[in-house]
Amino acid sequence: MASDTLPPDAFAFSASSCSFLRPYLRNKSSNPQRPFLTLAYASSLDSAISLTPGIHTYLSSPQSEAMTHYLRSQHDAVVVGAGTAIADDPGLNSRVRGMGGYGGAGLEGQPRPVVLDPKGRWEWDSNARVLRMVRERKGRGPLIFWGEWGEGGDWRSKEKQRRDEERERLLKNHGGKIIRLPLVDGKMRWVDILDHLKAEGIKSVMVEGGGTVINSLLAAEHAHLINSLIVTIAPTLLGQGGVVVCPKRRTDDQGNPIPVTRLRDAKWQPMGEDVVLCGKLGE
Ligand SMILES: NC(=O)C1=CN([C@@H]2O[C@H](COP(=O)(O)OP(=O)(O)OC[C@H]3O[C@@H](n4cnc5c(N)ncnc54)[C@H](O)[C@@H]3O)[C@@H](O)[C@H]2O)C=CC1
Ligand SMILES: Nc1nc(O)c(N)c(N[C@@H]2O[C@H](COP(=O)(O)O)[C@@H](O)[C@H]2O)n1
Repeated sequence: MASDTLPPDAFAFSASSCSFLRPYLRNKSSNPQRPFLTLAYASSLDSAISLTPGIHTYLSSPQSEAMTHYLRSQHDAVVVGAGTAIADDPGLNSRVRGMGGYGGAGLEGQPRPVVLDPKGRWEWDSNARVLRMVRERKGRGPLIFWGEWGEGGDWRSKEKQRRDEERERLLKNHGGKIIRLPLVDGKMRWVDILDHLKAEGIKSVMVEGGGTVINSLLAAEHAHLINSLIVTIAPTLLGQGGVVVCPKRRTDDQGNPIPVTRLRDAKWQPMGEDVVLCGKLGE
């Protein structure tokens, strides 16, 4: 497709401007036990990713937003929590020139959208952007993780059960599917999520947010599952009351606070008016 006939939402973008990301992406020849996990989000100077949980806040410059879409194309799946799906109605595809639907063939370069929704809060319909992207052949069918709420009694009303069945059918018609996971203290275990994604043939995962998901992954007990952290920092202060990245802190044997974690091989790359911080965690 010639560039003047590209969809108007496609980012004109040169992959060479993102060569600094290479050391932080999955080495394609490796075949680790679990999918390679990149945590990538945009933050203000006061560590906020959004003004309030219910709204989408634009932080990235056009250049770093294009970089995020390039990053999506370098992963097999893009993961968000239910709060983000509800607040943002995201497309979760890669809108970079040359990717499937944007001048590339088939769905090449398009990650699989994944939504973590243990309590089935996200009530999508056919207008959901992620499904529209599938119909426009610009994205893959989403995987939605639900809790196994049938065990120990289904808490859903008959009406909710009926609407959930309809939603599941709609999802299947768009090439997506529901994956049900056991809940431990009302939550999904990250290792279960990653094992199920691996079983779907997914070798690399980009987790984007939101705040609850990021803070859960960065907490000391899960941080080892993260391979790379890529944070776009915008020259903005959002102020108190926003959705903040600040994982629970650890204490030593004497009860003194100790840092949660520290990145290895940290690199700071200016990008438009932002700076992109890359670093390694885990293996
Ligand atoms: N600036 C950025 O890069 C991004 C900003 N956001 C913003 O974040 C906000 C939404 O954040 P939140 O309300 O915190 O919602 P969230 O997107 O983090 O979703 C939280 C929900 O995810 C589910 N979940 C499933 N498994 C989980 C697990 N293992 N750990 C934790 N949660 C799990 C739970 O139902 C939980 O209530 C929105 O305003 C959105 O715009 C979201 C993504 C990126
Ligand atoms: N990179 C980045 N910069 C920001 O300023 C953001 N607010 C976000 N948010 C994430 O992007 C999703 C929207 O994706 P689509 O453009 O609709 O595909 C949003 O849901 C957050 O995950 N990211």
